[in-house]
Amino acid sequence: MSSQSLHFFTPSSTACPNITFPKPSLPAPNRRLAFASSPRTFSIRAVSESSDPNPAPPPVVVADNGAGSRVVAAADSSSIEVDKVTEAELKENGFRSSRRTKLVCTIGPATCGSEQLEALAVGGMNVARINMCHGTREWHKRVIERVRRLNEVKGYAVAIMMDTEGSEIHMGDLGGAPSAKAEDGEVWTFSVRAYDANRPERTITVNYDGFAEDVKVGDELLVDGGMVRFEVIEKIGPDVKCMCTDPGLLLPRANLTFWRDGSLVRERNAMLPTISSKDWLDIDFGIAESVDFIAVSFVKSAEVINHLKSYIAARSRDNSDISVIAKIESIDSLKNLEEIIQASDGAMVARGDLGAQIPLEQVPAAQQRIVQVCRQLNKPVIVASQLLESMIEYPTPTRAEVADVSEAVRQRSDALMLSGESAMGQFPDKALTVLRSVSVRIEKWWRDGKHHEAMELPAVGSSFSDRISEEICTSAAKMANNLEVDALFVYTKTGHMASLLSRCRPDCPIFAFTTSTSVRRRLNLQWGLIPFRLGFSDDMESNLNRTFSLLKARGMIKSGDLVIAVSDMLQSIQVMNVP
Ligand SMILES: Nc1ncnc2c1ncn2[C@@H]1O[C@H](COP(=O)(O)OP(=O)(O)O)[C@@H](O)[C@H]1O
Ligand SMILES: C=C(OP(=O)(O)O)C(=O)O
Ligand SMILES: [K+]
Ligand SMILES: [Mg+2]
Repeated sequence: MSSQSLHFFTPSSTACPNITFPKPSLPAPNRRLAFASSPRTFSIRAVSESSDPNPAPPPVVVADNGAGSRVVAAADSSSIEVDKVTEAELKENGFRSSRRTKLVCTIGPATCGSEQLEALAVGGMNVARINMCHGTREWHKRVIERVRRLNEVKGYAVAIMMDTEGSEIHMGDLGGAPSAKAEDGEVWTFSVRAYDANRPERTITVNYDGFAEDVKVGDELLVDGGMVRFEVIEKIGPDVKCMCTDPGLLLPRANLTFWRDGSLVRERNAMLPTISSKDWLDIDFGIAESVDFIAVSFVKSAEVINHLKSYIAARSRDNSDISVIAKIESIDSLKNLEEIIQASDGAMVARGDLGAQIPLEQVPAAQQRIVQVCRQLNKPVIVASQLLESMIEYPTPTRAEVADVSEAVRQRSDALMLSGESAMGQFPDKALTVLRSVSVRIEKWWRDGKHHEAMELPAVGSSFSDRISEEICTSAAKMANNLEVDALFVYTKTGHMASLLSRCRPDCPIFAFTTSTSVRRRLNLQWGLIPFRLGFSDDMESNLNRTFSLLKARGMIKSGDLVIAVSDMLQSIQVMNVP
């Protein structure tokens, strides 16, 4: 017989006068009472036969000072921490209408000041992304400091994502100019030469030394996946002369691809390492700054992810684990999709570069597949690039952009990302508002219409205990929908049980209680999770009672609310009304 079995617990006669429970026909030693103190309590538990029958010690409150050391304090109403913006949203709109889709904003010159960062936090930014393609480390360090300070002083919980540059081919900066216009028929020189101040007119530097050798006369050169196009007309040593065939605006450090006979050319540049030497220095910087996520550009295989994860594990301070997000933006990453996602802690559908590597009309199907694989493998997924591109310049989005955002929300991706819209656009706050309101609207439409999808969620855990956790979460999410409960509660040390609940995309929000600040920040990226930091014990009854009183004191729940609770210390499902 296996060491764990699923038990129905008979509540005491006072527990639930209206519901009768099946009498368990289990051997007496395994029968244990669910706590009977709260009315309508009903509990299903998988109990290890060897588990300790003695009650756990009372809970302590653990404060994490952010530097890894822990301080034990007495319980009071301030001993539960939640993001201030989410708290206000919950109180104002109720559980049902709280936003489930998370929002990531790229921080650039338009949003790097404290006031602008705070406006984004108030607008619902869950994660701030810094793109190491642009700016200096000192610049990014200041942004990180400002975000951290806002979190500390103002009670936000914005996580930080650092995005690597990667070693794909791109243009240099334009000698300080914000952009340059390429007109039809003009001849421009793309060169690997390093210029000092006197760069000739219509000359663009390229970061990859093998550029002139890789291209051939007649190749098509695409800037930013086709925003501007050139044809290679002549090669003179390190200089490649190109004629503009599709005019447009050249932006600093724009990505370059070249195409021959309708296919992307991958010559020696395909051998460039995914993580360049500059990227490794940026990664050291990210570890030193304890960023929450590192997004890796142009991932080709699972190997590089595994390598980076062990590099981080060997260097980061304990208690501040960093999640590795694989950016899916190349043909190779699509080929090795399942194994890359399996190795990563999450993925990004990086449609900007992906659309430069595969025909544009294939990008929507790729997005659908990436989102599906991530959800099946229980990894958070971000849909990125050009969601609201026109809002870089205009205060309202196009109808097509709103439809695109809706589609990503309808696919139940974990998060949506702003790039240029928030980094250098004129209307970062308005763009964030559009993401927020479209998310809330589509999520409501989906819940009200009971559009529960039939996505198969395969077993992801390998151990029997993990399988039990998965079954518990799947069942709890289903019960939550059928019983129309107000919230799911999950007590989780590592965040894993919370992500398993999130994966089921239930109708109600998921309150995820965790003891560590860094786990709490990382849960910010996942669909439907409202992360709280709270010290708790293995005694679920006392955890629940304490949580109820802390949340009631803050006006976040009220007597009578129906809650389903699960935990990763004690594998159980409990259904109860808040006393
Ligand atoms: N740290 C920064 N400093 C200056 N400009 C930035 C910064 N981050 C982003 N930008 C600007 O915002 C644009 C959009 O950001 P993003 O999509 O992250 O980069 P990219 O366009 O290189 O893929 C960039 O092209 C750049 O012009
Ligand atoms: C998000 C992307 O990456 P980056 O902005 O770093 O090019 C993308 O290519 O869509
Ligand atoms: K990048
Ligand atoms: Mg990219």
